[in-house]
Amino acid sequence: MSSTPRAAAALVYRLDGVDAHHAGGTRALALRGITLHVAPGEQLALIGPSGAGKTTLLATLACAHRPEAGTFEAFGTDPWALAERERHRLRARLFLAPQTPPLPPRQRVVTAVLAARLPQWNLWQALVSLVKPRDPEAAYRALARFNLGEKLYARVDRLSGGERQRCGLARLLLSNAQALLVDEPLSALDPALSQLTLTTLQQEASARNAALVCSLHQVDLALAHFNRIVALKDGRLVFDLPRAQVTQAMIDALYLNEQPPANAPREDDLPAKLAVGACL
Ligand SMILES: Nc1ncnc2c1ncn2[C@@H]1O[C@H](COP(=O)(O)OP(=O)(O)OP(=O)(O)O)[C@@H](O)[C@H]1O
Repeated sequence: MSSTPRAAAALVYRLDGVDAHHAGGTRALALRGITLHVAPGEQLALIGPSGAGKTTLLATLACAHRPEAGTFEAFGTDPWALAERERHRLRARLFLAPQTPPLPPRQRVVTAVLAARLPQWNLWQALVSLVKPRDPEAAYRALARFNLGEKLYARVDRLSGGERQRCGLARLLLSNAQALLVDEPLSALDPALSQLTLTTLQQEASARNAALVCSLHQVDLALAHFNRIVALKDGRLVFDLPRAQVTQAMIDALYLNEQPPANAPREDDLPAKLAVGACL
């Protein structure tokens, strides 16, 4: 049940039978036989239980590590056949927004967001921007789209988890990337911000005709926002279908065995000391 084959030259990604390890480098494969074709402007949600391989797939798409087997092409090229310098150039066309963005804690938000422009600047411009941000208005506009404009000059280590996450996504808006790879962008957000965040990401991807691949634990939001749903489990692609063809039975099967067992203690059965998180 793989995606419909599309003309190779037009694809942002072509994966055929890709095996890959997790970036952490264990010997076990985290992805097995993944076939996935993504065209410019396509928006797809990656769903699947914890440990399914969603993060590994996003890292593979970001060319963060080399697949073990299969065919992998980004923008019609095998990145791993390129010289390091060319691969670096190719990576500037991709943007990976990890679940926890690696933002320097003592930096101001404006500087952290503008860092997305580094690939577009020469060394001198980059150094000057560290002292005097080059285009704070652009950083403000990007933050404002995630309802975070007032944090422009806050320090990164004073942001809440959800604010840090949106700060990382504001960087994405300042990149020139044609492939937007977003890992669980809603994990620290309330429902209203979750809607705003998904809508903003999708509007941005549409505006630049970029591919958007977004992993989500919120299946209801994935189905509400995305036309194409790609499901992973145990490192394998379970289905890759238009939303209209995804049934509740498929979702239930995907998350089968992910529910607590029927005989698991109920919360009100637990001793009080466990309920307050005390160590035994
Ligand atoms: N740091 C790590 N080093 C080695 N293996 C890891 C590491 N983190 C996760 N793995 C393993 O790699 C496999 C895929 O994990 P991955 O993080 O890609 O899944 P995921 O679907 O993104 O999970 P989650 O929804 O919990 O974030 C799992 O078997 C997991 O145990």
